[in-house]
Amino acid sequence: MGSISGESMVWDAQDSNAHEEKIFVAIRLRPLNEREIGKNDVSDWECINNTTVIFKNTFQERSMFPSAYTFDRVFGSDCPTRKVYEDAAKRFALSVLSGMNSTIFAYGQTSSGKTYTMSGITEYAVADIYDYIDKHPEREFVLKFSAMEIYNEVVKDLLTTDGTPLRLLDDPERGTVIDKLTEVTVRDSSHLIELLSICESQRQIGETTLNEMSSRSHQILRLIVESEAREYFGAENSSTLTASVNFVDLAGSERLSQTMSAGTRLKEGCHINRSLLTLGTVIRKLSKGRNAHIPYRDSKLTRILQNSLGGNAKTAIICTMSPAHSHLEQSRKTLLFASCAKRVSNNAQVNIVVSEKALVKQLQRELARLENELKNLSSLAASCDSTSALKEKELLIEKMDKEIRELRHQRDLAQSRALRPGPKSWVDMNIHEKDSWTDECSVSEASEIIDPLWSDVASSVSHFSDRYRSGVNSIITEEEDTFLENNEERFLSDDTSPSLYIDKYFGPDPCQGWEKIGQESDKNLDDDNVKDVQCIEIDFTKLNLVSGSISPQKSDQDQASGKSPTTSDEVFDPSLDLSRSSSSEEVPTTITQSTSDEVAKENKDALGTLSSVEKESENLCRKDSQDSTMSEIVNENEQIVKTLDEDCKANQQEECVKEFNEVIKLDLVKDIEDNSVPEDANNKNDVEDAKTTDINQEKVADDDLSQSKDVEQPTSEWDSEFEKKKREIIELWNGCNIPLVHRTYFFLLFKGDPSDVLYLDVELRRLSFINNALHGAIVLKDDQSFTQASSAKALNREREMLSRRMLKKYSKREREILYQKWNIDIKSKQRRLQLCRMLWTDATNMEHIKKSASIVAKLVGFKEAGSVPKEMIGLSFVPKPESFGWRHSLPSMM
Ligand SMILES: Nc1ncnc2c1ncn2[C@@H]1O[C@H](COP(=O)(O)OP(=O)(O)OP(=O)(O)O)[C@@H](O)[C@H]1O
Repeated sequence: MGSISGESMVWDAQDSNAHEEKIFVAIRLRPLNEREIGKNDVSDWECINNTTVIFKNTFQERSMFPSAYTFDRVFGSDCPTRKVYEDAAKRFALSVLSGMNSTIFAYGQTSSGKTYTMSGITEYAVADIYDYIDKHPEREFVLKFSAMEIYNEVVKDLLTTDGTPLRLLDDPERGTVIDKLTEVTVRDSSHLIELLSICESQRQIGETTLNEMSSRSHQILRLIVESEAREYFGAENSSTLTASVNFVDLAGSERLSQTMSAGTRLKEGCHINRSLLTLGTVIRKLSKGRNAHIPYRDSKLTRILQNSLGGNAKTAIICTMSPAHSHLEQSRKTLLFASCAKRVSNNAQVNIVVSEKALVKQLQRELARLENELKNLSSLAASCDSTSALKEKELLIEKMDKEIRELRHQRDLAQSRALRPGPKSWVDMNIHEKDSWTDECSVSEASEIIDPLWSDVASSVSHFSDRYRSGVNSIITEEEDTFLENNEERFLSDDTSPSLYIDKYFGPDPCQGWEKIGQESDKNLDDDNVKDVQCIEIDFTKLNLVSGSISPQKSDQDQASGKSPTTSDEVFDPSLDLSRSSSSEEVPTTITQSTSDEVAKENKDALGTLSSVEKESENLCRKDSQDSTMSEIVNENEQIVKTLDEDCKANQQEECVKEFNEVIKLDLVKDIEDNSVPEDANNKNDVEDAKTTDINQEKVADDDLSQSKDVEQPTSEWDSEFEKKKREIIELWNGCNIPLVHRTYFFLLFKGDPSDVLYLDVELRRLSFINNALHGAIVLKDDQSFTQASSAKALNREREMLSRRMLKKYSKREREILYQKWNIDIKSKQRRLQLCRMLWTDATNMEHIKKSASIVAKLVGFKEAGSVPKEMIGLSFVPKPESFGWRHSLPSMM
């Protein structure tokens, strides 16, 4: 057992220092605020002693709920924060100094005083921690500080300004860790206070009706304290105590009707309520001693704080409440949450990090001892002629042999750790062999994380085709997780600029990036003789990352380097591309399966675990109708679910989105089922043979399309169907002012392969939708800003950008040939722009389309026809109809 002062460290494999301890729960009432006083609101709650708060109002509801609640500590509205700290938080904060992890939460409805309480507690704790350090010069202390917020389910570093979403990783020894979270080694107390003020300024704050300075995120401040006895500092037998304390200021639960949220606030409120619902469910399950199926992973908050919820951290929860009658419902919810929390036990324990060298030495000694004993026993056994004694000894030898093997294994492991740089291994009093560090989640873990997000993003077709592509057991990577989170942020964006609409329908505009550079570096559009502009190639790796698929470049590199694909690579292996699917019969089965699963999952996830809450509620009521607290807890959850339900209803769009997505999914499945692909169409050669190449005539200008196809002579029913759809799409592209790069990209994808039908249909539906929106068949909420004219403007900009690019991509001679071919006077002004303005304008002329595609492909660097991965379309083609409000019912527009 290791002692804190570090005099000696005796490792005892049998010992466990963990001890069970219930979560400490306190209630803090704040005084009525000016707004409440102004409305003549009355105070419903009173603390009658240090542990009991009573409901003192004589209204009718009194009889329906308990009138008194008891907790570890309650604080009245006149109690200063110092007292709250001393009585409810101090011992938890200071336990970090003795190597125990701890967490102090503030929980409560919006505007009830969580931030007020937590900021005071954090400051007092910092002062006390430094006071302790000053008084213990015999130990060397190192303090590290990190801070994060969870805003709209995105984890952000509060010590940096870049706002990059951080990934959560699973470490077998440390649990959930936040990748790339800044960890600052603290110099002294004033440095720490400075860091706290940075966090305060960085945190997401917004004004709601109930709180002018409402925290819109969950904030977790983490202070890590490492200490070592100076006497043994750096010595072989030294050990370090390491622990962290979390100061958690949760965002407040809110009834969106009360906060009158809309837009950004509404979105934040939904995220806040949803994550608090998960926290409530976790606490409720733990309070019942159910350790299976606890939904930690349903939210980032519970995932990060898992150690504090039934884990190994000492935990205190301070529930703040407004005593006002107008907040009665929320106050009851808070009390019910608190009642549940006080039944939850954690197993706090001291974390001792044994130095690697000390560990190796310790294990070597133990090994030598056992080997010695074994030797003695063997010689004893040889001299003993009694069979039973012999058997006994043999068993003993076998046992010791096993122990030796185990010890050797541990020694090797410790040695290898001692040799390699990186984090020290965490060794608690029991040394277990753990898996090595991994930054990949397991398949099931990853799916667990991602599944709820799928429903949020409502990316029906992309999801659906991705699932199809990667099979039923699809693996979702953390990158995708991050992608979805980012997308989710745009999900309810109020921005209505045309380019954003384009982004929403078609993913990021590939022209972005070089557009700016083009503008800056090439101001003279008329002059073909200006020096070639160094254009920046489109970053397809990036595009593909956004689309969640592997880039062709990357796969090529991997192939070239002989690198075996990682788990995520396997998922997005282009060889799984639909176009290579040999069996078209597989399509309907797989899709039907995944669609129904997803629809079910969407329904389930949309409002949390409503059905399970209902079921549990029923069971609970039947089982113990007397237990008013528990039934209230269930009631609380139902209320929260109801709140969420109402919130979602308030945002009618969500319903429409679901409907829209389901219609698309079902239609697609049906279409594919109906589309019994002709035998001959499966034979690629036939299709290929049907294509003629008149590209030679266009040798100079169209060199990049040498592998392009002439699809003007359909050879089968399938081909004519394919052609029909393609022409429809091309016309709609024109009608909807769709970016040329997008058209070209899409155009190059297709070879008339039967599997193209899925993509064609998806595209067709998207375009019909946009077309309907543009022509008033569907009335969009933001129809004033989303006009055909505004899209045309964006298209013009794109043409300008492309014209600049011609300088780089074509030689002067090639440009002249092109002007001739396109009947443009080679001496005329703005001839490059003239040419670019002609591209993709004649939807009825396939030759024109082909030439246009060829030029655009060359200008933006699409190297090879058909080489662009279809997966890209999967995600980037996701429309975001959730930003619309429809007047017409969705099915009619399909
Ligand atoms: N115990 C208290 N005594 C005096 N004023 C308080 C107390 N608690 C909170 N307040 C005041 O009430 C207001 C709201 O408090 P605070 O911002 O801490 O609430 P919150 O629970 O963190 O809200 P949100 O969840 O919206 O962020 C602040 O102006 C704060 O100063």
